[in-house]
Amino acid sequence: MLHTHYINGEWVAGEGHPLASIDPAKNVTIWEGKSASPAQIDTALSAAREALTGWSMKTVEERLAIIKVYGEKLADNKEHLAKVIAQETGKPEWETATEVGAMMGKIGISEKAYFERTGNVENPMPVGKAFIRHKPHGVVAVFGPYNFPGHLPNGHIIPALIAGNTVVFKPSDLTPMVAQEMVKLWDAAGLPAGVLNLVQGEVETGKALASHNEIDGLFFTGSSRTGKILHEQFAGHPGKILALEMGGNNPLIVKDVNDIDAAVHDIVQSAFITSGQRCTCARRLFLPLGERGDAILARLIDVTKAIKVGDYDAKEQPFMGAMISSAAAAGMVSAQNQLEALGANVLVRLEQSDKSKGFATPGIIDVTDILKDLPDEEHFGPLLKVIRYSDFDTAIKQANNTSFGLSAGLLADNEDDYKYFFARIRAGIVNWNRPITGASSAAPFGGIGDSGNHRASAFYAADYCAYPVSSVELDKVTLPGKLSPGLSL
Ligand SMILES: NC(=O)c1ccc[n+]([C@@H]2O[C@H](COP(=O)([O-])OP(=O)(O)OC[C@H]3O[C@@H](n4cnc5c(N)ncnc54)[C@H](O)[C@@H]3O)[C@@H](O)[C@H]2O)c1
Ligand SMILES: O=CCC[C@H](NC(=O)CCC(=O)O)C(=O)O
Repeated sequence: MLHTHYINGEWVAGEGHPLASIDPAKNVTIWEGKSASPAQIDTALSAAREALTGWSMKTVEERLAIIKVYGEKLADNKEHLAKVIAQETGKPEWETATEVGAMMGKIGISEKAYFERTGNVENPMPVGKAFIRHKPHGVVAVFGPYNFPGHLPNGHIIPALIAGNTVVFKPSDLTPMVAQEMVKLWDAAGLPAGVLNLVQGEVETGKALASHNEIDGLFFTGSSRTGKILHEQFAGHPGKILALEMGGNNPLIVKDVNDIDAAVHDIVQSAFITSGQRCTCARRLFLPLGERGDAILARLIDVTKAIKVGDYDAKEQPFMGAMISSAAAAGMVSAQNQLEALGANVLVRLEQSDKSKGFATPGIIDVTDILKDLPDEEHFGPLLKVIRYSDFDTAIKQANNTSFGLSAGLLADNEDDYKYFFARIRAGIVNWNRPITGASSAAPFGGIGDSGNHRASAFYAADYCAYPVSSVELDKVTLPGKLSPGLSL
């Protein structure tokens, strides 16, 4: 029996239904296990509750000492972990190496964020002193997505543990192996039993955890659809913290640029990195009508057609690997078909040549003529929608015409254009002459509208991992020098 759950410091076999993980580039099963039973979810939460006092009562320096050992284990095992991420997601190894790098970098950044955003403050008062301190929420659940199966859950787990919470982690059911390898490193780092627990499973495991009385909070990265379900589940529980990092329908506007190749580079990095499976990827590209816009589009089409798509472990590394599954690639083909049926014009066709695998070539589709009917959906893959515009105001208005608000960008050589754009665009990440993917962990990361619930992650994750406590304190009970009117003592 495969021991794929980590509960109270022990690796145990699941007691639920069978699960499997498929390498989407090679179409082979690479991991098998069973989901957690409801009783196992209860045990994991009890273990986290039991471990809470010991963990939260440690000093932050003591907690950080153990977390830094985990960082050393990550460094010692970085090649292995990068290979496992590549195998399970299809992402090329050059890219998964950067994911593991981000996981290591998260520790120092989260330490800094903890002290800067939630540290202790002492202020003198006329009598006594005023303090601001922070406490952990308690037992928190972390739900991760498949696209960054190491980096993004790690981005919740590390700040949660620094702040003194204990955690039950439920990874995406598409990436159970990465989660298992990551938790092995925590185990090897000597994290006390129960402080971090891993339960594997699909939607029903997520639902059982999210609705459990024992959780004090939930930190989620995933789709807006799931995030909204979780938000509904949390209705009536104002005392529980819910941090939602969700999807986007992100616009990138090109205005007057001199260097066409540089613009095309930033468009490609924004739209097609990770086979379009980043929450920040550009989904809608706004290009000016006229000769300049035509020239940019022609170059973009040529460069896109030449993008190398291939195996994650190919000696000559591709820019794009497989998508997470053959079903995800097929989903992108059908999204393209639906847009075409509405009247959109395919400029570069996204294709899945082998239906048993997750490879999808990058596609570009002109949706200018169907703008009124264009669905406001996140198509989570390598399909870029092009909209031709006549004036900047209209482009900005259309860019804002979405319920999401994660990332947005402007490519333009004139700074005044950027100032104009920045003042009007609605998104949590707004870039100028840079790709809209590749956000820094040293900055807040989150969106507005359907992209989040105002609990930004990355550097600001510290904020949702602890609550502030204000105190006024005096070292002995003391009669004030001046009593309130009408009072005699
Ligand atoms: N804003 C961000 O930081 C960010 C980062 C990465 C990915 N994303 C978004 O994540 C999505 C891709 O990831 P995904 O497909 O794994 O997301 P998903 O919403 O399908 O799944 C995320 C997690 O929630 C669980 N889950 C699914 N349905 C559930 C339910 N009804 N109740 C409880 N749990 C449930 C899943 O098992 C998984 O662990 C995209 O929309 C992308 O934009 C957002
Ligand atoms: O897919 C969504 C994440 C994309 C990624 N963002 C980050 O890594 C944010 C930084 C952090 O969480 O530490 C990107 O912008 O490419």
